[in-house]
Amino acid sequence: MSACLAIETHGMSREFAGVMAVDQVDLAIATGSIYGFLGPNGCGKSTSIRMLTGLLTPSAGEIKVLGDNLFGAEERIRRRIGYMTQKFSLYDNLSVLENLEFVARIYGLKRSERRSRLAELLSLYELAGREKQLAGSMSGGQKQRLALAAATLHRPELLFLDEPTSAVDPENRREFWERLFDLCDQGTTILVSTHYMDEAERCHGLAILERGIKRADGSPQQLMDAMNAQVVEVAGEDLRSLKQTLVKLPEVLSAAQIGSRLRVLVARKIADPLAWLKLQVGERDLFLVQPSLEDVFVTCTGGDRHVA
Ligand SMILES: Nc1ncnc2c1ncn2[C@@H]1O[C@H](COP(=O)(O)OP(=O)(O)OP(=O)(O)O)[C@@H](O)[C@H]1O
Repeated sequence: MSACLAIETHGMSREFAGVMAVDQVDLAIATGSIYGFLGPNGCGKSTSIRMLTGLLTPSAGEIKVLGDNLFGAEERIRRRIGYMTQKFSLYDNLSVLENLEFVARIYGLKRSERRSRLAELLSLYELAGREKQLAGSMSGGQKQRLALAAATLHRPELLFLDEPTSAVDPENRREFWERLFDLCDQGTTILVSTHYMDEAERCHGLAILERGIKRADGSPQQLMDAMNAQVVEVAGEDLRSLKQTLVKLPEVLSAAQIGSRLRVLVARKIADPLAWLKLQVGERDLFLVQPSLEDVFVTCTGGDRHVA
């Protein structure tokens, strides 16, 4: 196992009552990177994160975190990792400062160190002036910043974030990602789960998960380059009925209307997708376009059923 890897798993699996929530997942996540788990609800993102944080025992497989075998070293490793859960897990009826004080005590920060670290975090996460505000009365974005401050209070080397932006607006999401890149620049490895394509595109590497199985793994660019389809957009009349015709063809992996165009994924084996599609679409206009991560997602999962 390599020293450059923050996380390494072989055959990581977890079964619940006969259902494989996570099925034979191999991971090799580089130290200092932002790595994403991309997939729909129920694909096994949270279960994987809970196993990687030592909170859930796998049914099978090996897990190494920060260079150590996780089993038997959970307590030691837990001091070196941070975990921001999917739901706000701080106390609504405690103030901002009380919540952070509480977490600082759990991590055993000494009084003087605690004071300076909390002041630093309050300033960094724009919570200064809100020390006495009850956490339960804050907006989604403020709660998210407080949760991130709490998860990073002990300066973890590895940070797990389970769908951290599902409750915030696009502007707060952008700001949140700026903070993640700041942490990454300081050397923190980050594993983030999401079902948003634009978030996945920001990751250095990502795994696409479907029903517990890792369908693809690589940088967004590598995944797009390796895609087994070419993307053609069609503009013209009656795209709804054209779509119904095209999806019946085995060479068409997916067709989905995006605004006034039909986005068609044509199998890689077709050498000239424009010429081939021209024969199917009559007088309509065709444009060969760059693939997106959503196209990758559709081609390597049953995702066409969701976006069509
Ligand atoms: N404690 C549990 N007992 C039984 N089944 C579970 C348990 N935890 C998760 N599962 C099942 O395992 C599968 C994966 O769930 P998981 O929460 O890991 O998915 P997810 O990708 O994180 O989705 P979400 O974003 O909805 O949490 C689902 O079918 C879920 O119902």
